[in-house]
Amino acid sequence: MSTNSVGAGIAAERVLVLDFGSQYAQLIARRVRENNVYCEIVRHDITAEQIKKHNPRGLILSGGPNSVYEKGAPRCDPKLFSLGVPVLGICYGMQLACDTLGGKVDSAPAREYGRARVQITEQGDLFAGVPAQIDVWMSHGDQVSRVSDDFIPLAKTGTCPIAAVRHRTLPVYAMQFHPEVTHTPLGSHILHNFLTTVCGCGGTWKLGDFARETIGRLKEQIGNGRVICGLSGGVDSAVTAALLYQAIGPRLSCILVDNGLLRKDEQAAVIAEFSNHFKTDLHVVQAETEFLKTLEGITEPQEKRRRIGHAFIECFKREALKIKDVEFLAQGTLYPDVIESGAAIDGPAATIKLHHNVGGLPAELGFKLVEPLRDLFKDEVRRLGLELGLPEDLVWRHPFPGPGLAVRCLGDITKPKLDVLREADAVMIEEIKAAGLYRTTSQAFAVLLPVQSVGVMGDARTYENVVAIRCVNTDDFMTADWTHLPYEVLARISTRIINEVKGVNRVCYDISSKPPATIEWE
Ligand SMILES: Nc1ncnc2c1ncn2[C@@H]1O[C@H](COP(=O)(O)OP(=O)(O)OP(=O)(O)O)[C@@H](O)[C@H]1O
Ligand SMILES: O=c1[nH]c(=O)c2[nH+]cn([C@@H]3O[C@H](COP(=O)(O)O)[C@@H](O)[C@H]3O)c2[nH]1
Ligand SMILES: NC(=O)CC[C@H](N)C(=O)O
Ligand SMILES: [Mg+2]
Repeated sequence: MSTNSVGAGIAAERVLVLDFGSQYAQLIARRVRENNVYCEIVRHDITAEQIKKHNPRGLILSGGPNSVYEKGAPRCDPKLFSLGVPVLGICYGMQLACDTLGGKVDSAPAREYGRARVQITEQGDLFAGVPAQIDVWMSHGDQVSRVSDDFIPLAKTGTCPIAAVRHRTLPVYAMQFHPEVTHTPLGSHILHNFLTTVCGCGGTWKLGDFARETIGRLKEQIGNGRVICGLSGGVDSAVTAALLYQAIGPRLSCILVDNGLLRKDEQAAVIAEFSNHFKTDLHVVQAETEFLKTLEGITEPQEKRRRIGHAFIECFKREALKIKDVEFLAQGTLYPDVIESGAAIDGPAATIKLHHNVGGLPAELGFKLVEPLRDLFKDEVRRLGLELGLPEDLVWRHPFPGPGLAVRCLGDITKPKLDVLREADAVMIEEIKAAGLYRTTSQAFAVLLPVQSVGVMGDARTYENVVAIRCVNTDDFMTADWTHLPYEVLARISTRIINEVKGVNRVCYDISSKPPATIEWE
């Protein structure tokens, strides 16, 4: 089973990622591809015999949400460790390798989520060229507490005494931290060491011309059919539409749904931008009443997302009736939407949130789905957008989720609350832009909290809403750090929101990283 169709072909050198339900399995595969080594994700329970048929140069055991000491936790075929093929265990993968080959895994006394400082105690092949102390990204509640003499510890942190190991006689390496995320700055160096020095890969595979191959595939898939494409003004749907336009030209119609959950003046801005850059047919569906009705009284985030996913499809269906013979629905779905919705290949990944365009879809769609970006990450999509000639300011626009302000207006959703949030959000974005920070930050927005707090305005008591502001830095939106915004900028945003947005008397800044938080609040 291969999920990686990105330019795949006959590859002499390949590495297999065994997926234990990690949020990052695809990210590991992508980091391997960046080293010009072909990589595939496979089920965690693949047998050693099946592995041999792939003739891999290396195996990577991914992280995962389970604890190895629990009954029913996913395991691998223990014979794979003695195939003579180098193995790298990451997080859960490390815990599993140690548990299998001679070690003990326990719930850690201090859990580590986010940035940690690791001390490398033995460089060897894996950490060649890596300084003695480095910053890494951790996300674990368990850890290896003891290893047998067959293992040599290679690294430690303040709370994790065995943060990396290698086996004395087998080519087995493992680390508790995540080298695949960008928040481990030297992570790609470490993976490069594993692929080249340990696995002996020469890096001969080249990522094909993704745009050309994808356009070819779309032509085949669609034949003479007609496609509608959900267009939001965001980069993912713009790139999807651009690929489709090149594949099928006038048989593409785009549909923008104004669900009443868009930002201030967004509908007009998207229409203007679209008409400047696209020659295809655009339909705008006014659906505010319908969305607000289906969301009335709903506070549970997953239920909100499900209802929004369903309402989107209803709008697409209704609009498709006005365009004849529509067979396909295209969406700008990316890999993070798929993995967070728990919808990746039949692996054991946990559901984090039902993205409206994946997990939130109804069972009966009425369309065949076209999702050419389903294997990619945001930064790869941006590079593709630039290659396809989309303008810089569109390509670098901060993402805005399909469920829009509904997942930023915590608790139940009403139009007056959305209006308060729309105003606060507009101030936040205006000030980020005015400070010249829009391009250097990844996503900035405001959230309306379902709490009131006491204030004093003009000598009178107020009891009003709290707005949280959030700004993060990330490349691929799989991990993110909160942005260290200058105090002056924070002060201006806070003053302006409290003065200008009626109904708000307090502003807080969200200083949580992903993980353990996510970027959106719901
Ligand atoms: N208001 C909308 N109208 C029509 N389709 C939408 C709307 N919002 C989202 N979609 C569909 O859902 C997909 C996923 O939304 P998502 O927000 O992840 O991507 P995007 O809006 O294209 O890009 P970005 O992540 O930069 O905001 C979109 O690509 C688009 O196909
Ligand atoms: O189209 C979307 N439909 C959704 O349901 C959805 N949920 C989150 N997001 C966006 O995805 C990125 C990662 O979000 P989280 O860290 O909140 O999971 C961030 O950029 C989020 O804004 C969504 N986009
Ligand atoms: N990210 C992971 O692989 C986590 C592994 C394991 N579930 C833990 O919490 O330690
Ligand atoms: Mg969007």
